[in-house]
Amino acid sequence: MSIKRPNAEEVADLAASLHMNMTVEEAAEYLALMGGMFDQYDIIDELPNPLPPVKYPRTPGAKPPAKENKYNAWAIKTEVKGAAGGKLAGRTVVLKDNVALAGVPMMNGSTTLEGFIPAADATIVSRILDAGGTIVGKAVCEHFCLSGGSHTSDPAPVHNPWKMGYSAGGSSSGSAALVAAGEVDMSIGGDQGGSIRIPASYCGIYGMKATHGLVPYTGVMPIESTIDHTGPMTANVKDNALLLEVLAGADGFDPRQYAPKVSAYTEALGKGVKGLKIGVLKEGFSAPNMEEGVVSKVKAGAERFAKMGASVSEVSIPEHMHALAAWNPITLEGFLVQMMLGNGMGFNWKGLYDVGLLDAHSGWRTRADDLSVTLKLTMLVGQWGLEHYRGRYYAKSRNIAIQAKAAYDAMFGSYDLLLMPTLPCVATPIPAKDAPLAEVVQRAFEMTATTSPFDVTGHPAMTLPCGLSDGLPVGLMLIGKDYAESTIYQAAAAFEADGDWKKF
Ligand SMILES: NC(=O)c1ccccc1
Repeated sequence: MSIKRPNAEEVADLAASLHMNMTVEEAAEYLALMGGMFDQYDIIDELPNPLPPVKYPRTPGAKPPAKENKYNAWAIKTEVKGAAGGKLAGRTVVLKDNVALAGVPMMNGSTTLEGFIPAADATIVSRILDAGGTIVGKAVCEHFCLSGGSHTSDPAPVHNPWKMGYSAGGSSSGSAALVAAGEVDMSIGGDQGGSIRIPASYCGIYGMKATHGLVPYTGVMPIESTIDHTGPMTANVKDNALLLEVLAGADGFDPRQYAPKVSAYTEALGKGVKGLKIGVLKEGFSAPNMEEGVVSKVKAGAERFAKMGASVSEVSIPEHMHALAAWNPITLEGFLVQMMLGNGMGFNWKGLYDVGLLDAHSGWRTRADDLSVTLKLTMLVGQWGLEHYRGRYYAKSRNIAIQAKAAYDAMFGSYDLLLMPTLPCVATPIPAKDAPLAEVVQRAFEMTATTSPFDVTGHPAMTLPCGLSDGLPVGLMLIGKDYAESTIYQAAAAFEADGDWKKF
């Protein structure tokens, strides 16, 4: 096989697309110099694409019938048995459908990717299987993970097990619903703006967005490398710590990982909170749509920590609002460049690229009208930023993120943890099929103000259920300094052991 060569006219067109003035004659001169380069492309084209081997046998599985899919949370049911023993022996795990499970279809919530079958397992899949876990399938997620509500997923919205017709949260919607419904022990979610913590909060389960880079993202479909996180969603704190213990650590293939510091997270449990200093973050309560029912349960949660022996006081970090603002250019432009224009992979990083996913996802261009309205809105704003400002707001936002992170880190000099509501609200109704655009977008983005700053800074942040408001779960979020997951689990386990969260 050899790759297609341009003719002189095509080279002139390329030049024009790159803002150069070039006649066809000049283009022909350049063309004559390209042969050696294209010959090297041919060599790459002929070589096999090196992939890690698939270790455990599996079948493609199938979408369960409607009666076995009450919440629309299953994309695929299958069964991949891992090693005979290990930390996850006997435990069932479902993967968000943006995680590559070799041989099993993956569509990341979008019909534009339907039919794609990954050729290799994500690093976290290998780790779960090596630890003896059983992967029981793929959970429906939001359209390319770009919604905090559970109504943008193809093929259908995911329902909250607490209340049919209500949002399960997103974008790891099915992952949360299946754990909350007790259909699986544990799940994997992803979080770029809150997508682990939002559905965990709406569904009353535990979700950990660990420090950026602690869990290898290799083989999970990227949105934007600087905010991509994947991690555990579980029914209790112990399972969460256990699953993170299995997932965490460098894999040598992921540019998001800067020598991550791993700990034995389960050893942090049962130590109580005496002596821990917890700062209640004032700015964390400032979202305009913050519900009174949420504030009262989270404040009561803070008081419970104080009763258990932690020292709890209010703190203020004005830069919290800067991190929140910076999330917008980073996500809007960064997502457009890496996930869409960069075909799900982007460029300029060393590591393992999913070439099959790149090929399959690049086809979105022929189906752009079928993208969700959340994708369209995000792409349009991102494109405006690129066309008119050439990415300067992305660049400036990354710098502001460094400054904001330093402000939190200064606070972590005297406080072990920060505490605030995971979300401003409890689960909201799923918009009707013909709902106005404004409502569809509101339900997708109305809850990200609280979660997204910590995607930008990369700090670990975990949601714990802390009570009910109007009969729906409220989440309390604990945030720590980089790699302080053990401190978060220590506090979370004490909070959980203090009593049934539904009764507070
Ligand atoms: N992937 C995410 O975390 C996300 C959440 C909410 C809105 C957009 C993106």
